[in-house]
Amino acid sequence: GLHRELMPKHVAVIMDGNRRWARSRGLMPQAGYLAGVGALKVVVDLCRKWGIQVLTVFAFSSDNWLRPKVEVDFLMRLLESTLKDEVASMSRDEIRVSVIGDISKLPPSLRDFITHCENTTKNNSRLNLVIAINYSGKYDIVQACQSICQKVKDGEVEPEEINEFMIDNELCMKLIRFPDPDLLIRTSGEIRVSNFFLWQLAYTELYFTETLWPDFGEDELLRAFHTFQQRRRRYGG
Ligand SMILES: CC(C)CCOP(=O)(O)OP(=O)(O)O
Ligand SMILES: [Mg+2]
Repeated sequence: GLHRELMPKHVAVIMDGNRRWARSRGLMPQAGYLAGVGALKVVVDLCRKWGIQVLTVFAFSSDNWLRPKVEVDFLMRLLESTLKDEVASMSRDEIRVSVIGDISKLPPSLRDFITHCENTTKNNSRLNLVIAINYSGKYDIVQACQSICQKVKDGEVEPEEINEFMIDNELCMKLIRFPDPDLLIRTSGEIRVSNFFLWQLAYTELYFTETLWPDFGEDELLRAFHTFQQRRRRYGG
């Protein structure tokens, strides 16, 4: 069985396979995205119940802008409507919502509602839900370097003082200072990171499943937790 004290503190998820799920049922991609939101709600609720501290979900990557405009527009509207529909219940469930990624490129209404959600839920601490939107792992490291170089240029920091902790503190999670993911789950059989977290995955247990994201439910999540608990983590020791 699962031991609550051996649960991961920070779970990261790449929610992949929504369009293949739709296609296998003769449905439009949009139906896959909608089903994907349903799966996300189930996983958020289970993580809250199992006492997971941080759940980060890769909801839209910088590469996803390359998709057909009709799909990108639908995803943007779906992100906004989902946040609008769920912010009240997430507040009630003491879930803090944070968004990482470059939101300046998002539609203004979505960008503004993200800010509203973050402000409304910022004092909650039962579960930290981090939604990566227009996130790029490489850009995250680039912007951290830019910030540190500025500090060196301003004479605040000497090059030899730069260390892992300084970089940790400049990455996108700096404002919310969460631990790196203990477990990364990627669905749909793809075995790659796809420019999600890069630096933060240094010691993360990687879990891949053929299951398509809309079909990823309680059984699948608990199986991932069980696998995590069985893997002894050595941190290189
Ligand atoms: C936007 C993102 C969460 C969607 C993930 O599913 P997907 O559209 O990549 O689905 P496919 O891999 O089946 O095309
Ligand atoms: Mg995909």
